[in-house]
Amino acid sequence: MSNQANRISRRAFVGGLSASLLAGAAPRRTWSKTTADVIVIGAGLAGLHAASLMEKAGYRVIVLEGAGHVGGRLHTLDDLPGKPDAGGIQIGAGYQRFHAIADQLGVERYVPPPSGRGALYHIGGTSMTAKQWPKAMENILSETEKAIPPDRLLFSYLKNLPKFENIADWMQPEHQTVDMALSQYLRDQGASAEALRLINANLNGNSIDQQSALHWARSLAIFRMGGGPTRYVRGGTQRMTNAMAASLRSEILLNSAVMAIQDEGDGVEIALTDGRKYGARHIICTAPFSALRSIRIEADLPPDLRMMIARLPYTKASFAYLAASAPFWKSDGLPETIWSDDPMLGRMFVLGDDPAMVKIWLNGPSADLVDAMDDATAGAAIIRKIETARPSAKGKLKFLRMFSWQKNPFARGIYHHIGAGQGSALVSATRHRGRRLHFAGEHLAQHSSGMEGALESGQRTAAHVLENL
Ligand SMILES: Cc1cc2nc3c(=O)[nH]c(=O)nc-3n(C[C@H](O)[C@H](O)[C@H](O)COP(=O)(O)OP(=O)(O)OC[C@H]3O[C@@H](n4cnc5c(N)ncnc54)[C@H](O)[C@@H]3O)c2cc1C
Ligand SMILES: NC(=O)Cc1c[nH]c2ccccc12
Repeated sequence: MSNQANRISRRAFVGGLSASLLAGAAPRRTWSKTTADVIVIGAGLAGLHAASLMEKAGYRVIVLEGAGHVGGRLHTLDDLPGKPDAGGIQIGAGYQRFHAIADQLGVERYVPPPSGRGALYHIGGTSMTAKQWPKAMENILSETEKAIPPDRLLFSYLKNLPKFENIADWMQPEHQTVDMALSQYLRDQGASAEALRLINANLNGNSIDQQSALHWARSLAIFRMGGGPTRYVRGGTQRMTNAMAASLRSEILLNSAVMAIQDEGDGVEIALTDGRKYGARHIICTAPFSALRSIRIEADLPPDLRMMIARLPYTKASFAYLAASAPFWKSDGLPETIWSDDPMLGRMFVLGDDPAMVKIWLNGPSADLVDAMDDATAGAAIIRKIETARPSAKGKLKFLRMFSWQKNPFARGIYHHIGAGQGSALVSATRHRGRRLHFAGEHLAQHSSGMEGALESGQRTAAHVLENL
């Protein structure tokens, strides 16, 4: 079959010069089976970075990407007003790799204007400010908790978690003592049933019963060591992966979904869903484990790694994008953001005043709820909820679209978290060094998380492959 339509390469960016000429290699065939030194599965941050490091070392690399575009979980919605990001956006001040690559490729970043502090709370069907919350009828927290705003409850109960000196300390055996269900940890710290309910309502995870307290010890260490303002990429975060892809000499084959990986000892064969087959001496697979679950892997993998591929949890998140005919959040004197225990409201973030846009962010079971509805019905229901929570929104909102990460077969969630009792298995998965088949991606980072974690892991795996080529 012809790869022409699906192929992007440096050719597209240098106007007419073929990739093979630039690479000094023989003209490319239309393969049914080919060999490369390394095949990278996934054209997200981890895969593009690994590919770049290996081609710079002189190896022949092919990148196979299941989607019709590069970027993976960096995904800018170019069709919506203001081009909001549906994926990663906040670039930490300490993201050394991200900033270095962006500098090199001329990808501009900026510090976004500060968003207003606090939130309008909409609890049990009633809206209130942080000031009103302690005495509100709907506040049935325990006496010691009553003064704590709903979105601060979790943090108020994490103060006794171990404070890591280094971010990678989450991997130390002694810290696995907090590798227990977050709900259990919070109960042990004295959280009331109502506090647990509110914490669960907008958890950055799927459920306090399934997420590990160790995950939060790790996250807090990352927050503490943030050191400076976060930045955004000008024009949307996907400009970063577009620039990384454009700078590669290697071919990136889009619409190339991997279905099976077979380790043959002296090389690895890959079968795509459309019947194409590829072979290479080494494979670096950067598909998130949530998506890797649907790929058949015939290889000798250690049990901990197998277990993580099967069970590492990914946070579910669904978004609704809404346009506003006027920035109503400026007219009522209330905090911009809404934080609600209503599963159809979750959190409302203002994306910008001009164009005036808001985003509803629903996690876990709330994401499941809207995913099961048709988009227009969900959109209309969400607008009614916002109008109830905030009368100044009445008649001003227009539903644009939903976006569900777990419906995307190449993502199946937004990012991993440590599941209760999974700490040591994840540690061993991050340390795994394959002979021919290698893994990378944000889920296998040790020192960083998110985008920087993806680059860290891509770099570490590329270095390992280079040692073995
Ligand atoms: C909503 C959201 C908000 C986020 N916010 C932030 C943030 O503010 N800051 C931050 O640092 N991080 C954030 N992140 C996380 C960050 O975006 C990711 O950690 C990072 O982009 C992951 O990169 P990756 O290369 O590991 O994986 P991916 O980007 O997922 O790349 C993997 C690639 O593999 C491809 N693939 C999957 N299966 C197959 C298959 N079978 N065949 C072929 N290809 C396949 C996918 O299509 C994808 O392109 C956020 C993520 C999301 C979704
Ligand atoms: N909580 C988020 O989705 C944003 C975010 C900021 N930094 C991150 C690092 C990793 C994953 C997500 C994030």
